[in-house]
Amino acid sequence: MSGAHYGRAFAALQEGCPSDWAAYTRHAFVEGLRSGDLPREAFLHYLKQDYVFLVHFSRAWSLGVVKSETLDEMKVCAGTVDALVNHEMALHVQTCAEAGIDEEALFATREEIENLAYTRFVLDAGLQGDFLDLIAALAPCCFGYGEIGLRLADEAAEGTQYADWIATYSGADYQEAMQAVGTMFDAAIERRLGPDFLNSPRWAALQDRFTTATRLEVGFWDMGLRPA
Ligand SMILES: Cc1ncc(C[n+]2csc(CCO)c2C)c(N)n1
Repeated sequence: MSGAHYGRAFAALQEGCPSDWAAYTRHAFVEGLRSGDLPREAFLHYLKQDYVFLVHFSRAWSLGVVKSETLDEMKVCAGTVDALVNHEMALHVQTCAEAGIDEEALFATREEIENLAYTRFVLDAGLQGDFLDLIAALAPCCFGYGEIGLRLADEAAEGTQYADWIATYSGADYQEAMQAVGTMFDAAIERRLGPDFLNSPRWAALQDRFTTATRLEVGFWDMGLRPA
């Protein structure tokens, strides 16, 4: 049990695609982070791609600011853009700098197809749809890493080389931010669909956005394991 609780909407969405969710959160890449056996090359390949991923995710969260209907929604989205651009990306920059990859090289990383597919899918969900379509596509990224971080903090091999990565996503800062995102998601969904949102005619389409984004997370790990 991971001990992650990010709200009612997330719980329902995750339960709506159990096998995809397990394929994402229990992927061989994740198990390599846990055991420490993930080759360093694969980790750096992933981290370079993830830097570019975060650039585009910052754009998607910025679109969340545009599509917000309440100040609270806007605050959470704007806060996430700030966290990504000014903090979370610095982590990638530092780890890559230690491996001799500077920020200019990072920014110029050629996107892998899986990375391109995932980030543009999320952006399109927000462009084509409304705020709920966007957050349904953003949710697997937030809560999946939260769940993985908490589990690995419990289960990781002693002294694993990926302790920094695990500490980032299991840490209080990240977990509290994801709790706030979860609370905002529930409020946003209830505001638009009512408390009985699971029976809303829109729910199936939102579940589909969530499930697809979860499958794209699986693709992102697969990409990480493929030689660069
Ligand atoms: C492939 C991939 N998926 C999810 C995350 C985690 N993540 C990315 S943006 C964001 C929102 C708030 O920080 C979160 C949680 C990642 N880094 N890379």
